[in-house]
Amino acid sequence: MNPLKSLPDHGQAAWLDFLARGFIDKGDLARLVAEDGLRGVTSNPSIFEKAIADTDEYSQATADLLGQSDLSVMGLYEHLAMADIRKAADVLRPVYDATGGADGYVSLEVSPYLALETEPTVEEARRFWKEVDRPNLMVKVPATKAGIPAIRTLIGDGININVTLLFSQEVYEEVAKAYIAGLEALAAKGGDVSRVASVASFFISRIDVAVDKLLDQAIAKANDPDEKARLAGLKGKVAIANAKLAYRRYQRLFNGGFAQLKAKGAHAQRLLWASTGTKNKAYSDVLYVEELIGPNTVNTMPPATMDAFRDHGRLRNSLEENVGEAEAIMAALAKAGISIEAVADELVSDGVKLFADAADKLLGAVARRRITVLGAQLNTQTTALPQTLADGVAHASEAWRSEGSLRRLWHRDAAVWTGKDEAKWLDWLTLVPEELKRVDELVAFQREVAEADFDHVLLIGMGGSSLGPEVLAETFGAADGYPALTIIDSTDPEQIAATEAKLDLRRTLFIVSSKSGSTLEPNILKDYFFDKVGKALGRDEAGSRFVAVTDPGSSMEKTAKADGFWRVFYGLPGVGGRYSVLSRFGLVPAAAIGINVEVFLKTAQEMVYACGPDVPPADNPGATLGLVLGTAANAGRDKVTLIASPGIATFGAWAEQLLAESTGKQGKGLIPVDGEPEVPIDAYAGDRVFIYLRLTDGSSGTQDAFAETLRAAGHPVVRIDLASRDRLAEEFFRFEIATAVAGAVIGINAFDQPDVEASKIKTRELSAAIEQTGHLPQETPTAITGPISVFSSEADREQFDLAAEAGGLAEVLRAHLGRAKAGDYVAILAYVARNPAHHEVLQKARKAVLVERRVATCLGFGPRFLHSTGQAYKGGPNSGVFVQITADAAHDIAIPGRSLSFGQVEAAQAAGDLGVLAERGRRYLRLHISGDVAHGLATIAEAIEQAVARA
Ligand SMILES: O=P(O)(O)OC[C@H]1O[C@](O)(CO)[C@@H](O)[C@@H]1O
Ligand SMILES: O=C[C@H](O)[C@H](O)COP(=O)(O)O
Repeated sequence: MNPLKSLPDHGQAAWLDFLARGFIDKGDLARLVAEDGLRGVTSNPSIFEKAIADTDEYSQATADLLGQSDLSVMGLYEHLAMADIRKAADVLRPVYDATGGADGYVSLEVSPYLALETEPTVEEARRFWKEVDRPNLMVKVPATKAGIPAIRTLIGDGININVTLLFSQEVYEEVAKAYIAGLEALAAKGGDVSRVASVASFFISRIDVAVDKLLDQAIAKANDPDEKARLAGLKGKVAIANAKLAYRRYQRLFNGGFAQLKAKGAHAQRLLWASTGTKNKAYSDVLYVEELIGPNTVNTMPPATMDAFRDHGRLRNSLEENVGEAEAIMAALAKAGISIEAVADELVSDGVKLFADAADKLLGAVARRRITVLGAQLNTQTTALPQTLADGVAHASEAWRSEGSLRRLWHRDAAVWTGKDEAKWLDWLTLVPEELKRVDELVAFQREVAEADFDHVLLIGMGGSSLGPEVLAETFGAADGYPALTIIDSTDPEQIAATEAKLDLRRTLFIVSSKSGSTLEPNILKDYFFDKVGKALGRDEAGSRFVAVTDPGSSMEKTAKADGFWRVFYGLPGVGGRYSVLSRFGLVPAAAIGINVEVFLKTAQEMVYACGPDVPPADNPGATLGLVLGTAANAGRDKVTLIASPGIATFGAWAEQLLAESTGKQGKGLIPVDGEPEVPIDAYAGDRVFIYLRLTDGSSGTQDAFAETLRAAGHPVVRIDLASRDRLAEEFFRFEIATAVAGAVIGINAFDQPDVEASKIKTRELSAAIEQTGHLPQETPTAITGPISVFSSEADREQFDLAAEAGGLAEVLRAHLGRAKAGDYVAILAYVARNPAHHEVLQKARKAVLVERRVATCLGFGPRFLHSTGQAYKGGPNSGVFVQITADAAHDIAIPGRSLSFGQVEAAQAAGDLGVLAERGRRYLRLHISGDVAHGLATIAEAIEQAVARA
């Protein structure tokens, strides 16, 4: 005789608390139905976690799903789980049919992450119901405060609900009432109440585990041996007593008042005994089955309990036995000072947490499997960290996981940062699918560009608006039949002239990019080139060569319309400039040079999913990178040193603007170090984190060896491998998430740029002064040595003056650079044309500083860097030692319609920048070149080399 099979004779249905793919596929579930009379199945996040994370049963299915469509990690899990649920539902369908819908159900639980929110729970349950599409599905909803109204609504929709995480009799009663109210609502709408089924999953063994622990504590405290014995006598009894009393409430609730609904064919909501596997080995392994057998109930048993009961279970109508004793047990418990309601409350919170933990593990496993299946389609990231940093990152990662911080980030909770206006700036999180939806417009634009007779594209923009397009142009170049792209992000007359000299103005497409539309540089550069094109082609024709990318309603939009631009493309106002590369700001120039924009976005999407809210931090590449950077910064390792394979070398300049402008404020943040010359290992101090972006098909042996030496020397190295440059789109998103996470760890608002604004204001004031007087306010140099005039703060004046007298420029620089101590950095800020010759000579100076002084070095060309690293230099940690270089404009250029020239604007920008550095108490020195710029730069570089050698 199989006792399992005879449970129905006592009014109880045996369900199985387990599910796994192989178990269904091999026919084991069907066998239980046939041989044991199994009547239902329940699942929960822990069950799927064990099935999916701990076995290989889902590898092929995951690969198949990824091959077929584009899915997030949560989407993948749901596909896998729903497929199992549908299969199991089909196995149980005959039971459902034979019992007229009384049994034969399979339960799928809503995400535990939603347990405390009503509306999202309702939405998810409705979606599961629709997508699983089986009448014998039960959606599991937890009996939390938020869950109970959801249950009422869902029953009102006619959806079968398994109410889970029930521990309290009081709450049970609320749940039963919600069920009845839901049915009434359904009946009132004319719905068929006879088709709705529901169970209330009352948890058993977890109660004993919790109460026994409290009893043990009470026993330890009690002095009286009788008291000790009385308390000991309660152990292992409370869960069953609690269930028996819940059952009595069930009888009361569904016997009398339910008559009207019953008359319409409604079923009582059965009590289902859940958590019936014995956890305390001292108790019988069938305790929570044998003691809870009674009419119109369900017991969902884990496989081991089911096997035990089949083997040696004994049947009797136990549930209605000794209800008086159950009352006495509960009363004795209360007398011992243990509140069952308090225990129940805690078990609900613990239950939600346990299932959320299981879901984290499960999703982490799915994410890892996804990574394996995608292979080279997803850039890999490996971190080699010194032990203390590794421990810090592990700690931060666990805190982010258990507090659900990444989900909060994705759900735009500003409190992840500083609780200010951050939520307004997070549309970059979801823009990739949005841009994919409207990609046709770009495809059409691309075709038109190819058909037009352009041989060049000049993109006019600053910071985020130009550095992303620059990476695309430098990494991919123009496809056959498309014009080549150059960017201009400078007011330096020499650079403007050099750029213009490369162009045939009659065959150039101009893209003017400015989110705000009000940024000074793109406006005056647009005026300049528009005027030139107008002169070359006629004013009316000029607009047809111009395209604007700007946010809706900006002044740039108005200008573009007034000037008859060919096109205006719109950005998303909820995306800051530095996060805009995957929006029209990157995509319009990408389309213009023939990049397949759809493929580009789909590539990025792979990383969007990998970094999604559903992927726990430890398996989330973007979050991990952010946690490394943020934790490192907080521990004083704030110099993020970027190394990239030659084919993708310009990525660093884009990453710099993102990291620096986002995090460098309030005296905190990351100092990105891009393009620093590689020197022997001793030059790198303990304030560094290295990120090595490596192209598998274009790696440099020297860089590989360098990265390995750094790692071996104990420096933190994050290595990111890209199978080919075509995968670069992924990196934009990885770095965006990483920056947002790092910003949160550092504790700043990652979406404002207060100190850039400050220097813009100063520049405006200075520009006004020039317009009035024809020149900048006159300053007296501290010293003049050859072609170089030295300007310093009042405080430094005397010292630098003496230094100049004693040893010329090198001595001044020795005094200035000598202030850079361990943990500081030296930044050369050159307001001159950015060209290879100038770059090379300043790199030599940089190298000397690095080698001799062992401090990180940065190089920025003004005004370009103002919209990038400039924020961190002024607002970040006060660890910068700055050498600003300015020069006379040999051939200044007038700006049409303005009384200022480009040279004057550049000078005002440099002065504004310096003014804010001074206000912020930074260590600075300005070197002004008179006469030939190249000669002046060489003089300065040489002096720097001498200065650091002397130190
Ligand atoms: O696109 P816009 O509004 O012209 O801004 C250009 C750049 O200036 C900043 O607003 C400030 O530096 C950056 O964030 C931005 O990328
Ligand atoms: O519905 C089933 C419950 O999720 C399950 O029985 C919980 O059991 P546990 O307490 O053993 O985790």
